[in-house]
Amino acid sequence: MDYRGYAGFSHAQKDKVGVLITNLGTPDAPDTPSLRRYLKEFLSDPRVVEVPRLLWWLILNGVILRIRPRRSAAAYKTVWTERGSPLLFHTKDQADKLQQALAQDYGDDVVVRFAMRYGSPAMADVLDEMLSSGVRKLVLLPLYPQYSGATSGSTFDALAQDFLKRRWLPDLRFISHYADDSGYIDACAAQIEAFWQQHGKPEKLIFSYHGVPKKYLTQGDPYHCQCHKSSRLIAEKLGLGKDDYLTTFQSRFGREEWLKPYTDKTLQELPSLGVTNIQVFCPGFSADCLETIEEIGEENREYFIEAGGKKYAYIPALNATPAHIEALAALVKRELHGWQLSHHEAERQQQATAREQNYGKLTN
Ligand SMILES: C=CC1=C(C)c2cc3[nH]c(cc4nc(cc5[nH]c(cc1n2)c(C)c5CCC(=O)O)C(CCC(=O)O)=C4C)c(C)c3C=C
Ligand SMILES: [Fe+2]
Ligand SMILES: [Fe+2]
Repeated sequence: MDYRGYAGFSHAQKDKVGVLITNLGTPDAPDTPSLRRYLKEFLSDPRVVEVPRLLWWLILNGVILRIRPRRSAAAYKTVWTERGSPLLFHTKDQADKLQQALAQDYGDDVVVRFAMRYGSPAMADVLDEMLSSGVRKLVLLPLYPQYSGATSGSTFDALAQDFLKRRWLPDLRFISHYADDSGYIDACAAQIEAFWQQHGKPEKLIFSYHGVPKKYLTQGDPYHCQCHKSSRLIAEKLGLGKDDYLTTFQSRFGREEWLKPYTDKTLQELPSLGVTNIQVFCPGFSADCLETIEEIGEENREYFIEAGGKKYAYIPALNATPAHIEALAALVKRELHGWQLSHHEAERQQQATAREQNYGKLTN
């Protein structure tokens, strides 16, 4: 086994704390070949689709990758911007702003980077850059507030797979979820209240989360429970009663049963129950993306209006808003407690040269 090290190691290099934020990933371009590459990597992950591998290989390659890439490319075209995919540029903005926020307390001792679980920038490339530039303590923060094995768990897998090949591993903290974190809950409530200031309150507020297959819940995945907890805490913060909001699940994929109630079915039913003025917020999406802009902003609006709904609004995700960045910074700072930064920095600098000479003798 050939473990990867760092040829350029120097004692003079300053130890750093690295914060790696991640999201799901997105295709490189809204075209069929890019979608095929992206969907192949994503849907081949056994954490995402828990179907026996041989059977799934046949379905994925024989059916899904022949049909879906073209259909999805057309959908992605409708949300694509000058800065590329919304998920990508929002995540980049979040990393830049989180870096600025943490620099206020830690200067350049802390470096923030972002990566994607699938596609680019790939986690392995970003980890390589971070570790070779002196990151010895690492915080991994997948931007999924609610834990699911399919998302947060899979992100940890990618890190672990990369670490299996490395000689020198950093100290590690993994933020598995923050569904009930007060900073996150406050940021969601503030985002909704700011929207109400401009557009007024709806009859019902819908919290729509990405679904997962129902069997993940029955097999012990905490995702469903954490989604309901986030909804309840945000609603409490907003002073809403039980009848003022609903929790639903969107973005079904495949034929099996997913978490219910389904967002699309619910919106089609609401007008017949006399509810014609709703707003939808997606607490599980830390950044706007195809699933919020197109699926909630467009597709589900049509379902609701066609069924007799009158007023429909989508409340944007937290993205890189100041309240979100503040919440993420607080979350990271809590993880940094107990990690001494700039530890023995003066002594390190004094001795670095001497140690470097010794090291030179040993290695030459
Ligand atoms: C926020 C949490 C997410 C969970 C949980 C999740 C589970 C999950 N997703 C699929 C299949 C697809 N998801 C797709 C897009 C997509 N999914 C999330 C987040 C979660 N997925 C995001 C943020 C996005 C958008 C990415 C973007 O580029 O904007 C897609 C691709 C789009 C399409 O072809 O429709 C698929 C496919 C499964 C099977 C699953 C749980 C097991
Ligand atoms: Fe998804
Ligand atoms: Fe979707």
